Amino acid sequence: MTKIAVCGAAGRMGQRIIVAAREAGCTVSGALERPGHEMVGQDAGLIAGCGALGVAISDDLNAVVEGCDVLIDFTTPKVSLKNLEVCALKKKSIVIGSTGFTPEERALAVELARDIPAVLAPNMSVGVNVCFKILKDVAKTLGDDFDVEIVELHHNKKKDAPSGTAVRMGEVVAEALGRDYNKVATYHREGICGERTKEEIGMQTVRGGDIVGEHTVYFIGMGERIEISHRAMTRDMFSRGSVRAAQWVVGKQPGLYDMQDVLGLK
Ligand SMILES: NC(=O)C1=CN([C@@H]2O[C@H](COP(=O)(O)OP(=O)(O)OC[C@H]3O[C@@H](n4cnc5c(N)ncnc54)[C@H](O)[C@@H]3O)[C@@H](O)[C@H]2O)C=CC1
Ligand SMILES: O=C(O)C1=N[C@H](C(=O)O)C[C@H](O)C1
Repeated sequence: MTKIAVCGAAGRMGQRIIVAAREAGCTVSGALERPGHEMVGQDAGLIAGCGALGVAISDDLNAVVEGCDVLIDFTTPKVSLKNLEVCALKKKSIVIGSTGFTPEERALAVELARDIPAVLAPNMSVGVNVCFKILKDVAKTLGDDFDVEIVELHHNKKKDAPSGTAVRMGEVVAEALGRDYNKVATYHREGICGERTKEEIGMQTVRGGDIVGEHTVYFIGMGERIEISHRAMTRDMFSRGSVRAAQWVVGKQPGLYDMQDVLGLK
C-alpha cells in the first residue's frame, strides 16, 4: 500500500485528497499544514470528513516526509519548491498540484527533481488532460487563420491568475502554432488599445462565488467559431488524479513528469 502524506491538508484540495487516498486503498501516513494553522494537532481524517485516521495534522515537514513514500502537495509554488527540496534530500517522491509558478520557479523545480521522481501538473483531471491533447491538433489544423482567446472562471478564493490550466492551454496552442507563449499572451485590454494582432493569445480571467473551475479556448475565424470547454463540477477528479499520480510515480526514474505521462497521453 502506497504511504501518502498530504501537504496543505486542511485546504480545499488537501481535504479531498485525504478522502481520495483512503478510497484508493492507500495509507495516509502524514498530513501537513503551515506552522500556526489552527488545525495543527487535529485528526486529518476528521477535518477531511472521512472519520478519524489517527493521523494528527503536523507542521513538522521533515518528520512527515520521512514517514511517507510520496508527498502530495497542493499549496503555493514557494511551499512546493521547499517540499521538493526536502523530498530530494530524503529520496522520496512528490506530486505537486500548486499553480502560479513563474518560468524561473519551474526551471528550479526541474533542477530539484533531478534525483527523485516528481509529478508537477496544473490540472490532474483526465478531462482537462485530454483537452490539452485535442487543443494541439485543433491549433495545428486551423493554423494562423483563427484568433485564439482563452477564458477561465474560478471561485473567489483563488489566489493566482490566470489559472495554471489556462496558462498550459495557452502554451500548448502557442507551441502548436510556432509562437512563444510568453511573447504572445495578452492579459489586459483597456482603452484605445488598438486592433488585435494575429499572433496574440488573449487570456481572460473571471473570479466569483464557488465556481470550481471552467476553461474555454475559442478559435475564432471569419463566420465561424470553435469552442473547446471543460467544466469541473467538483474537486474530486483533481484529488483522484493526484492519488493516481502518487501511485504511478513511486519507483519511476528520477525526473519531472506531468499528468500526460501519468495518463499515457504523450
Ligand atoms: N493541479 C490541480 O489539479 C489543481 C490545482 N490546484 C491548486 O492547488 C493549490 C491549492 O488550492 P486550494 O486547496 O484551493 O487552496 P487552499 O488555500 O484551500 O489550501 C492550501 C493549503 O495550504 C496550506 N499551506 C500554506 N502554506 C503551507 C506550508 N508551509 N506547509 C503546509 N501547508 C501550507 C494552507 O494553510 C491551506 O490550508 C492552488 O495553487 C490551486 O491553484 C487546485 C485544484 C486543482
Ligand atoms: O485553484 C483552483 O481551484 C484550481 N486551480 C487549478 C488551476 O489553476 O488551473 C486547476 C483547477 O482549475 C482548480
